[in-house]
Amino acid sequence: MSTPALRFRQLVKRYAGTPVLEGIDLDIAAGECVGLVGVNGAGKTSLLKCLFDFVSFESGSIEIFGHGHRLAQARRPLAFLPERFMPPYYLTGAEFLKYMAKLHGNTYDIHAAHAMFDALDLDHAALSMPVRKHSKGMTQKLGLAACFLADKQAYVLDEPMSGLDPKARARLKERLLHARSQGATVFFSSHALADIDELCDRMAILHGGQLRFIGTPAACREAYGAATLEQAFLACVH
Ligand SMILES: Nc1ncnc2c1ncn2[C@@H]1O[C@H](COP(=O)(O)OP(=O)(O)OP(=O)(O)O)[C@@H](O)[C@H]1O
Repeated sequence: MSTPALRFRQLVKRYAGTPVLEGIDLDIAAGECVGLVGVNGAGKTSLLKCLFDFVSFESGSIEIFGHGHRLAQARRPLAFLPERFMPPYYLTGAEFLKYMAKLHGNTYDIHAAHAMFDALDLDHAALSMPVRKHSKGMTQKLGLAACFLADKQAYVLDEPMSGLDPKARARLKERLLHARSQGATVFFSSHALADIDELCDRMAILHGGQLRFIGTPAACREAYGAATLEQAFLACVH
């Protein structure tokens, strides 16, 4: 079997003794699109924070394309959009993209930025506008644009649809499908089960500190004898 893009093994995370993740095992294959779902406070963001070494964990391991997650080099193939994406307010959109390009070791290309803004339905004016003047949705699109412009092997996105209007959601879905068609791995958290159903090869339901279900959306409906994914989810976290 080929090396998974992401591998979580027996991950245990506590905050001040309170368990949040209690033995998470999850493999995400290269090129796979996996959705992470769970009720508010289930631990989705915590799992992603562990992946990026933003927080420590008590036990278990995480590998990124076969390398320990603590190595900065291991995280190089990943692009990440945090849940509460807040770029420095004093930068313009273009300055932020230049900064991100530099961090990723890439060159800022205004034509690529324009094309990406078009793909995500973001007005080019956002490039010259300070981030503090962006609407919530504009800021989210800027963060997504920075991720996709980084052109990575894997995209890890924490609630990427947050704040997006229906047109932008549709554009983002197209973009994610495009990334997948190029062989990229996508791992994202979402509360929008319709998006999970539409986009994901597999979904993982996190509840009570554990992954209660891992499989295709169709298998999830079948496992819980549910007509819809929403009903299946509710039965799973009951
Ligand atoms: N820094 C922290 N210190 C203490 N507790 C924390 C911290 N961060 C998160 N928690 C707690 O860990 C639990 C999981 O939070 P987390 O943000 O990972 O959940 P989530 O599934 O992403 O939630 P949501 O869907 O609301 O975004 C919650 O009970 C939260 O209060």
